[in-house]
Amino acid sequence: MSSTSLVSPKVPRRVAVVGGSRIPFARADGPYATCSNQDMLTAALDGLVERYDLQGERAVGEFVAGAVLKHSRDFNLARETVLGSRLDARTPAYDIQQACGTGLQAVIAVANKIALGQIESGVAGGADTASDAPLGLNDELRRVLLAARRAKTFKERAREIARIRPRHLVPDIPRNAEPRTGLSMGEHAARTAREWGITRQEQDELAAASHRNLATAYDSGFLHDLVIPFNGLARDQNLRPGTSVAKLGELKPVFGKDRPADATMTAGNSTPLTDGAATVLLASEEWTRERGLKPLAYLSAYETGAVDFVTGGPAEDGLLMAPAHTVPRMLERSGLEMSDFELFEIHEAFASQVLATLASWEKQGEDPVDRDRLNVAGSSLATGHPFAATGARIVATLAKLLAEREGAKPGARGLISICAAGGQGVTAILEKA
Ligand SMILES: CC(=O)SCCNC(=O)CCNC(=O)[C@H](O)C(C)(C)COP(=O)(O)OP(=O)(O)OC[C@H]1O[C@@H](n2cnc3c(N)ncnc32)[C@H](O)[C@@H]1OP(=O)(O)O
Repeated sequence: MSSTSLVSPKVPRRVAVVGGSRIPFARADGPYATCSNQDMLTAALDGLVERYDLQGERAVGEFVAGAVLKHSRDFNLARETVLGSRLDARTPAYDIQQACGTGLQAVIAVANKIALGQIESGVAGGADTASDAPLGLNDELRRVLLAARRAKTFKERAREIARIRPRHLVPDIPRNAEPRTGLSMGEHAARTAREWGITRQEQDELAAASHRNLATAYDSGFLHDLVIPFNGLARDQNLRPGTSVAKLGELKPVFGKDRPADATMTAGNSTPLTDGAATVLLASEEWTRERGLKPLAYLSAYETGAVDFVTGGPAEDGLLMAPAHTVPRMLERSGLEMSDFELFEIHEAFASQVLATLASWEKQGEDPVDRDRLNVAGSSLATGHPFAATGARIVATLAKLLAEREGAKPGARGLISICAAGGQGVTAILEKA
């Protein structure tokens, strides 16, 4: 029987990022088309168990994870994943969901408990599959079936069932769209791109850099202990080492086509629909010392925020622009400026959203972000973006980048900025151990 201590330290403890494990990300309807969220998350988690020897009684205090697109069988995906993994079956686990911020929010949930002395170590993660999407029953059919279930007599039940019509067989397919506006993420981003005057050239340059940096990260061996082969893939399937601004420039716009003259967003400068999973191990310093492990970085601040993209707010604060305000607030609270950071990790939902966020920070008086320090091992445009997995991928990548960065002293900082559906942002700061 496991228990959680209620005795908290007077001062929050430092939370170490020990390492990460993820599977290569696959394009939707590709090699992971028949894999469930649980299959992928279990593989990523087992990679961590193997690498950090996490078998045995309560080696890990808690596992927190989530998925944006979940089947009803995954009502507690994290716990089911623990039970199917090599982690001790007595490890408690629960799900959280904050759209594309899920993975980082899972990290924050684990970190808070470690900081307060409630657990010594924990794993955070996330998985998403765009291929194995949970198809729902048509709403009208669901109402008929529920009424039939409530019926007291056979006659009543037969009457309800007789109301079923062929149109009821059309399934409810999850859409990559905002419930409040009905617009896709891409259409929202296209509006923001126009507000900020983001050009096609800038977007394609950012996308090309993401592929170039990810290719280098694989070729140099940087990712060898972060990415474990799965289902025939050893590298992210979306990676195109040979892509270039010229090739990207040939692609046709896919979003914002209502105004063809300034439609700038293509399949190349947008993230693809992706399947994948990622996990990251967090712990107290005492725990890492006892196990002979070396922290890569410490998690020193985190913040969440949201914009009102539905009823108010300036037009330039579009759906994916919450980090434009969340990051400055986190910096102010931490007494830091952009120039205090060695590296920057901005989730690339769309190249245009990254560029609009950078422009907004500058407009608010922040120093420009040095592009040579941005997403230096590639980001979502190249890796792909299985929604809930992205936060854990970024935390593990940035921690390792800081740990191995030549010339960076202990305490060198990395900034994480993730935009999420629903007009939300989740951000964090890591410091080299
Ligand atoms: C908070 C958030 O994160 S919000 C973000 C959430 N995520 C999303 O909204 C996902 C958005 N993405 C999508 O909806 C889809 O991936 C789309 C609409 C952008 C593209 O879908 P598709 O048209 O199926 O893309 P597809 O992979 O077929 O690419 C189209 C073409 O571009 C080409 N292409 C794509 N990327 C590149 C590249 N980097 N370099 C060169 N060519 C490329 C493909 O080869 C393909 O060419 P072809 O038609 O000759 O085969």
